[in-house]
Amino acid sequence: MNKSITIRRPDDWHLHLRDGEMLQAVAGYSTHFGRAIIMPNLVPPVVTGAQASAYRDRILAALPARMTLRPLMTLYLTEATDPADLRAAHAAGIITAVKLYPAGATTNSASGVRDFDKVRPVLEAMAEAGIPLCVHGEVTDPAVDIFDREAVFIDRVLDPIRRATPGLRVVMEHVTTKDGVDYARSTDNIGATLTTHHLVINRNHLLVGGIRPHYYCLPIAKRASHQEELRKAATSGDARFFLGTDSAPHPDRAKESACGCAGCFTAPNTMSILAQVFEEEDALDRLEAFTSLNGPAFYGLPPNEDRIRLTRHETPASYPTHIPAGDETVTVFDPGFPLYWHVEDPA
Ligand SMILES: NC(=O)N[C@@H](CC(=O)O)C(=O)O
Ligand SMILES: [Zn+2]
Ligand SMILES: [Zn+2]
Repeated sequence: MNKSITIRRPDDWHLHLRDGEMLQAVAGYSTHFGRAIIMPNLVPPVVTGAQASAYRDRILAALPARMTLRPLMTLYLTEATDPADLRAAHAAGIITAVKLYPAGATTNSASGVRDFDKVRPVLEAMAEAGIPLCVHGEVTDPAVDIFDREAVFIDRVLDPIRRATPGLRVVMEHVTTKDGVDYARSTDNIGATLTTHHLVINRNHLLVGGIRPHYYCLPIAKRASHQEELRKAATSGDARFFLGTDSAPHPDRAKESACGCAGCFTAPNTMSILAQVFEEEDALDRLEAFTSLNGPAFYGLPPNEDRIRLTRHETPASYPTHIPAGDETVTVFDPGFPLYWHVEDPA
């Protein structure tokens, strides 16, 4: 008998679906997910409730009929964000959260925040209305080493913001360090997403034996000891930690370049990879908490009603290595090992 587990339908609490041709190309690959927090870092970014609503309509139109994915929209926080617009968009059910990118920290973050004092009134309005702030937690100070930028952000920015705005609910997005895991564990009112790829790769995968642009993402993969901590956190059952794939498609042309951009496209094979990781960690019984229970609990939403089944087959599942996107291709994340877990949807 093949080993198999049935879990509540998962959600993806951090997803990039992009827009235009790329949206058309990738929308059909976030299969198996009930809901997804949709990142607002389009060009130009999604900064008003009206833009979020229009973007949601474009996503719904791009989703294949067979898919159940419900997009949960976010606004991109800028120094010019109007607290009244944000509150209204939340009250109308258009947005679920607000995203903070320090200016210049990652892909399409040029409109992000430089002076955190300028967004204080918005953060206070969010704390009052219970709107979560999703944070890309890296400093952009050129003097700080890229491998230290998450840890320094916690001390210099995140902790001060949280102290100045008591009651603000924060999601530390794509945590990549022991420092991030420890900070999330040390406090309440906080959630932390972990990506699929950061559970699977460390900086050796990125750099040893040649530079692998498809493993380049931000925050950058850290040393193996940090990866170990992420795996422990994900498989611990601790309700603060939940899945945010950060599936971030880019055209291969833009990644395989002298200045390759950041982002891994993990949507197509995420659930198979995660089942394998949790099996390796002897924690298959905690996969459901990570993918399907902890996230909704943080966001104050019920878990999905229906279920999917994951079955371990003798032969590896096959996934496309690339998908077409207009005239371009997008490389699917290669975990570096065969994937024996197949998803049956519905269970
Ligand atoms: N994670 C990434 O490396 N890239 C993301 C942006 C982000 O989530 O920081 C993207 O939009 O491509
Ligand atoms: Zn990010
Ligand atoms: Zn992201």
